[in-house]
Amino acid sequence: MTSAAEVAAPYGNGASGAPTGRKVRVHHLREMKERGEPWPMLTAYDMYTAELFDEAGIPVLLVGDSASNNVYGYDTSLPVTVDELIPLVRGVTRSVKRALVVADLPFGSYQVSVEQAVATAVRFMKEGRAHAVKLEGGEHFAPHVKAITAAGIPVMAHIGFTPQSEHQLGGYRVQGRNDAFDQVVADAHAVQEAGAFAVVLEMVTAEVAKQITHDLVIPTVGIGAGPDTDAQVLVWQDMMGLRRGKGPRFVKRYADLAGVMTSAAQQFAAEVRGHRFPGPEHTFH
Ligand SMILES: Nc1nc(=O)c2c([nH]1)NC[C@@H]1CN(c3ccc(C(=O)N[C@@H](CCC(=O)O)C(=O)O)cc3)CN21
Ligand SMILES: CC(C)C(=O)C(=O)O
Ligand SMILES: [Mg+2]
Repeated sequence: MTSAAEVAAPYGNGASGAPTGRKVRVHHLREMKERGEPWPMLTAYDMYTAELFDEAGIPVLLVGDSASNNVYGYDTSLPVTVDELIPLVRGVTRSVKRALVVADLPFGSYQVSVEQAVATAVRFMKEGRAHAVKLEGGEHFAPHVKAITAAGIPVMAHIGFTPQSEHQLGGYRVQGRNDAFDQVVADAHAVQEAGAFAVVLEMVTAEVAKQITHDLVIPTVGIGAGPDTDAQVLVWQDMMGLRRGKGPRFVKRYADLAGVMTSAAQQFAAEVRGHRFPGPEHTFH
């Protein structure tokens, strides 16, 4: 069992070892890399998940554009809009005490121009009260990363398999194999050079992830990138088994929420139908 103090250690402990409640800042993530301490990151899209994961000691929460398929019920991450994501970001940032909240910029909200990217990032900071933003892209998006960073907004980059480009990449495919190795490495260097504070590596080979993690001074956050990245991220509904079905190979299931929730709903239904709910203790006179 990991103690709360141990979980909290990287971003502030008092003399007693108890967490000080200090907010996680981007420099803490770099310091954890320097100390060789891997850190966890999860998605969150609402108040209860944000509160629970924050208190569980998850230092970074991502309001992913994956809300597109995990909240709004679209089939991919492409359709979700800035106006659909900002209220989710606001709910998450209101609900955390320590976690750094990163907001994903959705498809179409930053690709048009550097100016559009800065304007969208500003909206997520002002209206969503996010602490940082994330965008998909490597070399080609270095100017966008640089301009957002220059505006005082920390940027997490996302390279390798970038779901917003699934049609151009030809589906959900592992990146960085054979000839593509050097391109993923070049993308990683480009976003670091542009000022990104961290970079997500999605569905790349463990070999390319290891090389990049060694090369860069900023933390790498893996999802389907093997064991050698500085951090690991998963979509919470996948790792807690709320989403049913096979899912990507990189997911490990830590709970069966679909089972727990289905049986609670069935029990409630049976008790209502059987006149067993509500009981006297739930009734006013
Ligand atoms: N629920 C959820 N989990 C995610 O991890 C996730 C989202 N949604 N939405 C946005 C993107 C899309 N992602 C995905 C989704 C599916 C695969 C997938 O099916 N991968 C297969 C094929 C890999 C291969 O080509 O070998 C796998 O078996 O992992 C991968 C990434 C990651 N992100
Ligand atoms: C899978 C993570 C990295 C993401 O971008 C998302 O949830 O949108
Ligand atoms: Mg995303």
